[in-house]
Amino acid sequence: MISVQEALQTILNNTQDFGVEEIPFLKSVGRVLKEDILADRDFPPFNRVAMDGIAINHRFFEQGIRDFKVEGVQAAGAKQKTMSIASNCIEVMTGAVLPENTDTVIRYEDVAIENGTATIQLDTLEKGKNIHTKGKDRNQGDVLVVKNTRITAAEIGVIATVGKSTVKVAKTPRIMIVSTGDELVEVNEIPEAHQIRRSNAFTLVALLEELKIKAETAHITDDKEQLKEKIGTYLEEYDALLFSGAVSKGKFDYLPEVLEELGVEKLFHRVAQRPGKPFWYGIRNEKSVFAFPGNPISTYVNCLAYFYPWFAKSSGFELKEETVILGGDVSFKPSLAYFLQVRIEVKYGHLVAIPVKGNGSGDLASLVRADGFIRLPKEQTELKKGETYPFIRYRN
Ligand SMILES: Nc1nc2c(c(=O)[nH]1)N[C@H]1C(S)=C(S)[C@@H](COP(=O)(O)OP(=O)(O)OC[C@H]3O[C@@H](n4cnc5c(N)ncnc54)[C@H](O)[C@@H]3O)O[C@H]1N2
Ligand code: MOO
Ligand SMILES: [Mg+2]
Repeated sequence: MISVQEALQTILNNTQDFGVEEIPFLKSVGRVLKEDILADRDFPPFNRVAMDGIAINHRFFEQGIRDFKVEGVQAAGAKQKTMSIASNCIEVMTGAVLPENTDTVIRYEDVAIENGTATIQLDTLEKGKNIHTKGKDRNQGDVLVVKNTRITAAEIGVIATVGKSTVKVAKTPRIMIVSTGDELVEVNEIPEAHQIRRSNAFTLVALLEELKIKAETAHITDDKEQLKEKIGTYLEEYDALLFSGAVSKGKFDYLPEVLEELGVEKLFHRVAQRPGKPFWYGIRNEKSVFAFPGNPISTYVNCLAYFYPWFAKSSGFELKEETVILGGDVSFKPSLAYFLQVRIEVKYGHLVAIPVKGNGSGDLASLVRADGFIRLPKEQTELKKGETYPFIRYRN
């Protein structure tokens, strides 16, 4: 049986490039930037007044002068003024251009203004104080955001300020999510005693939504002909397919044979892990087919542990791997890697993973009590409180 690392490597060797599209910048949150964002001008673009107050010529202060006649007002949004008499001052507002002929700003708090004269109430004053000088942050042409960054609110501000109303981003793949099984009914249906609702399909839709992928979903019953016919069409119409169920050893677990009959090359079936051992993965015409085991937590963790990295590499961004401190001893005997559900607590500034007790991979409701999974290595059976392990987060 293939290891978690080998399975992941196989999947990462089969990433796809979905191309680039140009979209309105405000629609780009969560998407992967496919161009460098350059400064269209210096940051700030002019000597920017950083405090409300007065602007003077520092040399007069140096000469011991404290009273300055107010010559005018420089507001933010007004063209740069020139102070005509060098020993005067101009009232200046935060965000305004520093008036020509001035070099230092004094806050209103340090000035008394009476009868048109400002008296500076400071003993010392640094030249250039309270001025955010032109180009101090970045210069025109500097790269502000590098290609392949996943866009957050921080990037949106930068994109907006350089005047890019549209941006190039990685296209998202067309994905079909298929649930399988005769026991499954729709969300708006009342299941009979032997039935359940097809929740995994929607968990997957939501997990992909987090990646800004708008996936479609369908359901196929445990009927080999139906499976073959519908999946045959999906293989033509979509970039990748995600399945939940029908990959284990049951009489109606037709998926592996159906996929192979349709010409999907099996790259592995079964991974040395729990949950999610019967995971099947294959490709046809470079298109990936992820067939996740049907137990809800198996589907869930496999999507996070394999589909997410596949999508990240396909789109060109890196998923950051976190590590957390195990908050309690764990014993796990089988020779399998173990994705342990944990809740995160912050203790003394460290992320501590508290194991969440559940009833195995069928215990769908236990997912809401956890924040993610820690990946425990196959070789170890006794895991000790205080050790650190990689963490796959699904809740912030
Ligand atoms: N003899 C063996 N039996 C099983 C093994 C094994 O190694 N030998 N592996 C077990 C493990 S581990 C898992 S995981 C499951 C995987 O089963 P399948 O992928 O074949 O999935 P199904 O049989 O279709 O369903 C399993 C379980 O999951 C529920 N399910 C399926 N789809 C959905 C959905 N969309 N929403 C909610 N729940 C779903 C289904 O009702 C079943 O309860 O096999 C074990 N058996
Ligand atoms: O390993 Mo299965 O994926 O536990 O239910
Ligand atoms: Mg089965």
